Amino acid sequence: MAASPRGSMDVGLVVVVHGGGASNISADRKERVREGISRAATEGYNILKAGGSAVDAVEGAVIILENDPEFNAGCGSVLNVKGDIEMDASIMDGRDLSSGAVSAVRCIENPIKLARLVMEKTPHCFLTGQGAQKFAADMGIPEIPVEKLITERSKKHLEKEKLEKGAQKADCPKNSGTVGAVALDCRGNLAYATSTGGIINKMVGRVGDSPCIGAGGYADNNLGAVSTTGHGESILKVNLARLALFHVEQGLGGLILVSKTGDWVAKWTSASMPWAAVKNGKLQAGIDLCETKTTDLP
Ligand SMILES: NC(=O)C[C@H](N)C(=O)O
Repeated sequence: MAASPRGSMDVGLVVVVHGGGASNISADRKERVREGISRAATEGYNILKAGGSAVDAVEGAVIILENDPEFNAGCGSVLNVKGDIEMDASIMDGRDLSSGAVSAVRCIENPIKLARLVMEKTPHCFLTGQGAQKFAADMGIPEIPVEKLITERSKKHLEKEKLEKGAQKADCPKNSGTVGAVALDCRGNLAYATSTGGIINKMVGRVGDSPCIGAGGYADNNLGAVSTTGHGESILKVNLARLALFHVEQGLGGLILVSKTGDWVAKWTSASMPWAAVKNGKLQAGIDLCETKTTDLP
């Protein structure tokens, strides 16, 4: 395993976020990516400080990243083979293992909000495609034009990808930018949230690991909370999140994890993974190996 920044053992409020296992991130993007994940971790931590739950914190942190075009989730999602966006997301409450997920959803700003609504307002835990879309409308979530989610960068990536015909390889550096968060709140409750546009040039209808409970994430107050990132087809077959401690060495990508005692870790095997964590008022953030910046929050 390539990297392992670790938190201390004392219990307290904790938020850790990731911005997707990635190839090397260009110097000009690095600052924007670092700023985005730091802002997301800070948002999650502020929610916890104000008495919010772990579920509130992971949703809040992921919304920040879905709205940030630097990341492959919400606005900035990668394009499928048709140049369209289909997004996957999931969320889980470690108190009772309740969970909500959506897959292949289109034209909404924040798939993670929809995943939470599936968890809280339906007797189900996973809605897909048309059904998920109808549920979003029923919940009053506005449909937005897909153009609002497509960036110039994602258009260029698809063009390049089609020319190179290199999609869907396990070590593919383009499979990047998925976002995730894990949190521990003041009541000792854990939660995770993961959201993604999936992998570039994917087939229409392809669903990855991110919305699948146990693969894209897992949260159990008795164990810990995990959000994963990387090549979905590899992560799915080992149920990486549920068996994180055993299987982390086998997947190409990364994860963030917080234990029930507030011990946290960010690990990755890809060349880089933007991550940020806040605990005890200290923000730590990094992208590459052996490089962590620490800031005291006001
Ligand atoms: N970068 C990623 O994490 C992609 C995501 N796991 C997927 O395969 O859909």
